[in-house]
Amino acid sequence: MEKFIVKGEVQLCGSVRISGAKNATLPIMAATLLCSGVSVIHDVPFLRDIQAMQDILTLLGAKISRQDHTMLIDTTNVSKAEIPEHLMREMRASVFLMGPLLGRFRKVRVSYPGGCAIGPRPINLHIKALERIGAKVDESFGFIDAEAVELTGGEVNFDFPSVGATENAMMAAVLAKGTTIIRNAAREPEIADLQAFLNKMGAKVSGAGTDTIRINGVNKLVPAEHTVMCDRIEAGTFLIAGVMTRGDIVIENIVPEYLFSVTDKLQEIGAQITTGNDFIRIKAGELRGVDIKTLPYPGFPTDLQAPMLSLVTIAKGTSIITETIFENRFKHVDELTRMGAKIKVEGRTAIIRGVASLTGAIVAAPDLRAGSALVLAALTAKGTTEIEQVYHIERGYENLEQKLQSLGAQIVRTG
Ligand SMILES: CC(=O)N[C@H]1[C@@H](OP(=O)(O)OP(=O)(O)OC[C@H]2O[C@@H](n3ccc(=O)[nH]c3=O)[C@H](O)[C@@H]2O)O[C@H](CO)[C@@H](O)[C@@H]1O
Ligand SMILES: C=C(OP(=O)(O)O)C(=O)O
Repeated sequence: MEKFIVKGEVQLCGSVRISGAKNATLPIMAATLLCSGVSVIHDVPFLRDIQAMQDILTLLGAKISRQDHTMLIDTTNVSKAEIPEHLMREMRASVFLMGPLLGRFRKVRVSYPGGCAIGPRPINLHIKALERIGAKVDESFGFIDAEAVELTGGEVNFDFPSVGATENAMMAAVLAKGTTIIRNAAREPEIADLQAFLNKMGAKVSGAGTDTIRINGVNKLVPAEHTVMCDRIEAGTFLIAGVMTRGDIVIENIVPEYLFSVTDKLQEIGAQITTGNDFIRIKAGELRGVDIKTLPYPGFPTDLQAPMLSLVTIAKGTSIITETIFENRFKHVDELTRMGAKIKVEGRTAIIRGVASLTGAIVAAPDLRAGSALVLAALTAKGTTEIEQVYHIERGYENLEQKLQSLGAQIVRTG
């Protein structure tokens, strides 16, 4: 099995281009199913999750080709609306296919999605949304069947602003008759990117980025061309790496506004930050502990909780990190403890007592972001760290080791 070998005590310097966002590309790929024809998507990252979505669309009958980071998806021959269990299990985003398949074929059969094992990940809000726009949903024997003679606009009020359920509801509603209003919608930038793509297809969606989204159903959609937004989670990971190694790095191809909650905390920790239209430069010296609570956007993102926790293990004083989005997202703690970190977990809160330095060890990436947190810890640790199970990291970081190498990291892949 492949692993990373990382020699620590480096200082990252230089600039790195941020890739297109996994979490924007996946729903946009799903949305191409809403019509027949060839959609063109630019800046699609090379990631395991993207490949998994590509495999599902291909099985449904789509023809997909790639020219570097541009993906062409021809949905002309898509005729199936049923996804086998083994492909559903590959990732969480497989659930996004329910909305568009229901929209186009008025019926869909799936099983429960997989994704990072970060606590229970129910899909009740997705189902509620589909029901509110007229679908009859049946859950039995591990399958979910949704169908509708006609989809009709409706009121969807979420108890929690779920990212995936908001996206699914938008995709199901664009071809429904009448108007759908989604209240307490998630406000993540990826939702605005999906809205932009849907509108290029001829949909009438407004309000994405706020907590109320309005969708006026249309009869027909057409294929579209779109460049996906930058990956704010990859960007945040590099910023944290820059601070953690007391380096001086510039991340390019980024909208600084998407990262306010992160750069704000990094400044509190002791980083100096300069921003331009599409770049952020970060430098750091002495690091101080901070308290962080993960929240839906525009709050601090849960996907950067693990890298940030890694950072505060070497910040002076005590830090408290509270994870409010997922129930079991502290799997990196045991591995960081092997590297000398001092962390106590009480329920959804981690209390971290900063140490002067971490030490290299053999560790394993328990999931995607916990994996990147270990890579960051390894960059600063004394000695060499071996990180096993790197396939988790490949789900969400394009060419991580090459990008880090270009900033001066000593990281190689073996096995
Ligand atoms: C592919 C993708 O875009 N993944 C992102 C998406 O995941 P995902 O869309 O799965 O995340 P959600 O926003 O739906 O989940 C947030 C919370 O809502 C709960 N919930 C969700 C749906 C539901 O039907 N019922 C329910 O109770 C979840 O268990 C969780 O506690 O947003 C998360 C929160 O920013 C990110 O960590 C993931 O990287
Ligand atoms: C949790 C994540 O992804 P997913 O929702 O696809 O499991 C993530 O990107 O950190």
